[in-house]
Amino acid sequence: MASSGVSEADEPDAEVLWAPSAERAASTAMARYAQWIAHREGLPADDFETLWRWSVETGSGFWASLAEFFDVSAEGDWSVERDPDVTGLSGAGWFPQVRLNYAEQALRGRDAHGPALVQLSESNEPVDVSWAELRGQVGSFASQLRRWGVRPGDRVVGYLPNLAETVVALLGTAAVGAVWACCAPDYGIDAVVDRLAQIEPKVLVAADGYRFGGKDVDRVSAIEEIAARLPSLEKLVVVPRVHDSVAVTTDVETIAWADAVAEPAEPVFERVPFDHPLWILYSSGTTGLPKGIVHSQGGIVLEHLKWLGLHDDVRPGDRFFWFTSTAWMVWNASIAGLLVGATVVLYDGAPNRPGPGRLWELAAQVRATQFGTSAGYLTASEKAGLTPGADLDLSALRAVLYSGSVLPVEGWRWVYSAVKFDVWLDAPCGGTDVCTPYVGGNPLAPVHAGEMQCRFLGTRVESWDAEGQHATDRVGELVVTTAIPSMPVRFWNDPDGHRFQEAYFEIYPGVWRHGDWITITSRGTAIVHGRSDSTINRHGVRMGSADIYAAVDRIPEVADSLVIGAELDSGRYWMPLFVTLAEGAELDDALEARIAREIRENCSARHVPDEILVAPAIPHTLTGKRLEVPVKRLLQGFEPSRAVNAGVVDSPEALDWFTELGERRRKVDDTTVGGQP
Ligand SMILES: CC(=O)CC(=O)O
Repeated sequence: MASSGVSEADEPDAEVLWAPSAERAASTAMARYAQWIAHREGLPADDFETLWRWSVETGSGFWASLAEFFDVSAEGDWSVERDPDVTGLSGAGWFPQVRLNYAEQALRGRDAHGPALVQLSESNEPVDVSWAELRGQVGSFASQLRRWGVRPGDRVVGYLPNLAETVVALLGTAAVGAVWACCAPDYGIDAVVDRLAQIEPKVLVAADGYRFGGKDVDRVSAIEEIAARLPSLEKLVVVPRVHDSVAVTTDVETIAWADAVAEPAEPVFERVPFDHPLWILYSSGTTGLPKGIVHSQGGIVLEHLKWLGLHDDVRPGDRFFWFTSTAWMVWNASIAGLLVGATVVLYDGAPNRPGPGRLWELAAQVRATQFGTSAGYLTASEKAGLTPGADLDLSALRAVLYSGSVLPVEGWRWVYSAVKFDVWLDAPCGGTDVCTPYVGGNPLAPVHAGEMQCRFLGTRVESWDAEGQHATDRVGELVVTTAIPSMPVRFWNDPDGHRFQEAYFEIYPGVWRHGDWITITSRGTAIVHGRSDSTINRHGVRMGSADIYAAVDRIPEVADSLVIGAELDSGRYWMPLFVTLAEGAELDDALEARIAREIRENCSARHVPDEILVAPAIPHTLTGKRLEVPVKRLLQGFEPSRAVNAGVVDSPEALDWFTELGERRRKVDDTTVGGQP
């Protein structure tokens, strides 16, 4: 079956594209861990399914085993269990006696002169930052924060691209026990303030601009306005990218980055309780303000050691390159390369300039051992007819990773034909909410076209139908039925937890529903089919419709609007914006351009829809909620009776128009893009 769109059944005999050699499999940390646990627990050796079952049934014991296997630096007793009645499915309350520090774990005991980071940009040669330099800068920034009065639990935030400075700021903040959050610099002012103001930061670290596609984008005036709209702000640290000196003028005390890290210092790591907040990531904001998702220091340490160390086989000395913006949780994961002793490769720039093969060229240039990207980039590479394997030296490359959205099976085959015959295509799939995949790589198993190789250890992920029945080999809702430590500790500003409950537990009480369609096959592999809710997920970047509505609402000619992102069976992702117009208005080129500009400036270029269409009416629930999921389903070809309950719609007559549009578009798409079988 296709790995895109939503189909009803899986082909149990999907094509095997690659398998690790016995030697390669035996050299992985996963093999060592599996043998150790099999021996210790009396489990059969070489049986991943049994290991997985043990890992999800044994509760804290599995997580404590990771701490032991990876020799996590910590103090306290790992055998004291959390109280599940108090804490439910969340990241709160794990290992109540353990204290540790994420930054200490990331910086410990590496070859001082080897590279911890490699910085790539559009304009310069790669710049290495050694482990000793990184340590010195983190120590310096952390002590500066302490001098400024930043204490454990205070918020330090970034408005930064993917830079070494961003990594230093995160690790320095974590060393103090303060809480990090970051917005990418292409976010518009309102989008940044919506996210950062609610967490009342003391310190903002901001780049004065960034270079993208050969152009310098100046963010000075944006920083000035953002600083003015964050009343809690006490210090502004400016990282120069497009100006030689600090050009920002605000009422807040402003310090140049170079001064903030002037004196290299040995970091002092504040060991905090296991579930102490590490960072705040944001939900996409489909309804209302984006929610601040709080992850814990200990939860992320264990989960990311498990993810990169076991499931992705990232090893000390590897060169781990995942192209990402700081807006995506993959940025946080790529930094986790440090936890396992890998060199993390950072790229601040466009993926397709000067040509579509830019990222492959960079992967070859830095001799990346893992290259991570999005399904969109792989599809674009295929469409552009690239042959990176033939044109470049990718001999160091052991794995290609992609995530964020669904890659059609053709894309999987393309990797093996055009990139490398002997490479592991690893497709971790999860989300911001848990800052990790639920399903993904297993370095001991073969790669089947279009399938994630396994469910992650410790994560009891299942596919459920509407009645809450567990289904194998059938599409259902992706649910997790037991807690994992990287689930949010809580949402920010949600003292009674009702927003947290609403976000994950409304459909199946007490069971975590993520919002993706998934099939778990009888072979233990998984196929993810895209979003079952209304989050827009374009080229791997998830975004909420709320930011787009906020921008469109500024245009008086637009009476109402509805935006969706739909995975089509052809593998294409389609993101139309539907509008109804005010009396006398017409959707001409000028109005279309204005709508697009408003969205680009207030959200980002990524939020600009594929097309803007005038609809006869925008359907809402009777309580006024736009019907995004039902419209998406109609456009994807669901039976109208399965897509929407017309009885609760304010303008049911509009639904036929969407159904017919979906039929027309799918016909065109099938002939132009070449539909999936
Ligand atoms: C690696 C991931 O888990 C990312 C995602 O699915 O968005």
